Amino acid sequence: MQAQRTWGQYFKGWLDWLRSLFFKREMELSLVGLNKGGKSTLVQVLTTGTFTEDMIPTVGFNMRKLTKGGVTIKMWDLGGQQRFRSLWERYCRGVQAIVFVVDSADADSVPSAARELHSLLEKPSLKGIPLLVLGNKNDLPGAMGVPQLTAAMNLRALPDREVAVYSISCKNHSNIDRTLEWLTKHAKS
Ligand SMILES: Nc1nc2c(ncn2[C@@H]2O[C@H](COP(=O)(O)OP(=O)(O)OP(=O)(O)O)[C@@H](O)[C@H]2O)c(=O)[nH]1
Ligand SMILES: [Mg+2]
Repeated sequence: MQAQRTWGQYFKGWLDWLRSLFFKREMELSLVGLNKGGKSTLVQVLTTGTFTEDMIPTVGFNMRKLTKGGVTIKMWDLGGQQRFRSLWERYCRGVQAIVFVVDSADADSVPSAARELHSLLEKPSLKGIPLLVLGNKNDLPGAMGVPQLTAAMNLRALPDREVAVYSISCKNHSNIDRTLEWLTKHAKS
């Protein structure tokens, strides 16, 4: 059983490598969500593999690129403070995925996160863009799981678009691989 899995992984790695030689793909995504949710931390974990407690709040936006398995991901990391939220729509237009990061351990902030998400996705310019909601900080006590977050953010009421929800921790690197896998699947072919 163990050996089978190892060979399977080996074969998949080889296929990914072959694919990356012949098919260079790219994608653009935007990270949105309330301030302190962990958007910039996620970008840092994805690009450098390191977690830091003392992150500086994003002013406006930052752009970072990441190449993984032949896919180049251009990430727009937007500021979540109130004064920057009016920028979100502009930076979400034309992307292959919108990633909405929520602090799943801060139940008080979830209703306001849900309001911001729904008001953003109502914009006709963002129609149909796939959405990945990440309930971050699942290392903290009392963090909401996927079913709780789905209900609290009314995610079933988002018609005509693909919606995925993962519970993650940037701190413990929990479900970061799964997140990256979801993202690369949404690259332009
Ligand atoms: N416990 C825990 N803390 C986290 C996690 N991810 C991020 N943080 C902390 O949350 C705080 C805010 O993180 P940021 O990445 O700056 O949040 P942001 O969403 O980019 O905030 P803005 O740029 O202001 O919109 C930092 O102190 C991080 O260390 C996590 O998975 N677990
Ligand atoms: Mg930030």
